[in-house]
Amino acid sequence: TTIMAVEFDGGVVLGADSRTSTGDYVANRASRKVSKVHDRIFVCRCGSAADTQALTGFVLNYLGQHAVEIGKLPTVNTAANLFKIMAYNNKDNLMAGLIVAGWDEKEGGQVYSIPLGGARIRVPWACDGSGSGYIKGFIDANYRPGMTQAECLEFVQKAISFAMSRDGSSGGVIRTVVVTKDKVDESMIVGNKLPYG
Ligand SMILES: C#CCCCC(=O)N[C@@H](Cc1ccccc1)C(=O)N[C@@H](CC(C)C)B(O)O
Repeated sequence: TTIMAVEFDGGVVLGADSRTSTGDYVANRASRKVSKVHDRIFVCRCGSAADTQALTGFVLNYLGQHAVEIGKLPTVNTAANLFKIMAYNNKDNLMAGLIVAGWDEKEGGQVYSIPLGGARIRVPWACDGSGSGYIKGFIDANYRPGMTQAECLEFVQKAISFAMSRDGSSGGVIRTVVVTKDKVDESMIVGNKLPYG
């Protein structure tokens, strides 16, 4: 897997490849690794498909209840904290790398990284998964603070495309989600049709 998310002024871009593998066999070439946990909050998943699906289900249901109780949109911080609590408290029994990202009235666009051990850290961008190692240099060379929504989308698609070319556990299509106050835009592009390597 290759997953990534970037914050911009007013929202976030989340992205992922679509390969689920079991050794050398591709169990699913069209997986959905960017999952919705609330209207404007999403999570990128890597590691065990089962573990990350279970964690996502818990947070989806908890946030649904929480939203009713508080009568407004939950914050991205709350969603990230819920994932962290479960990932950290069960760290010996899980293999789950998560990137929680979205928009809320309080802080606008936010990205939180929750790597394997269950730590939680707010970052301007994050990447994770087996393919992420191949693109850290590309990201360091190309990331700039203050990029526009369109620049962030192209940046994420290009980075994931390069990882898909090099990492055998990444492939399929590039799925992205752009989240702002006013909209959630999902996209899908075929990974090997880009002119990037
Ligand atoms: C089908 C089936 C059985 C396992 C599927 C399964 O979890 N594959 C894992 C790799 C893995 C992990 C831990 C144990 C075994 C196999 C996988 O493809 N993870 C991708 C992300 C998830 C969310 C789809 B990515 O990190 O590569």
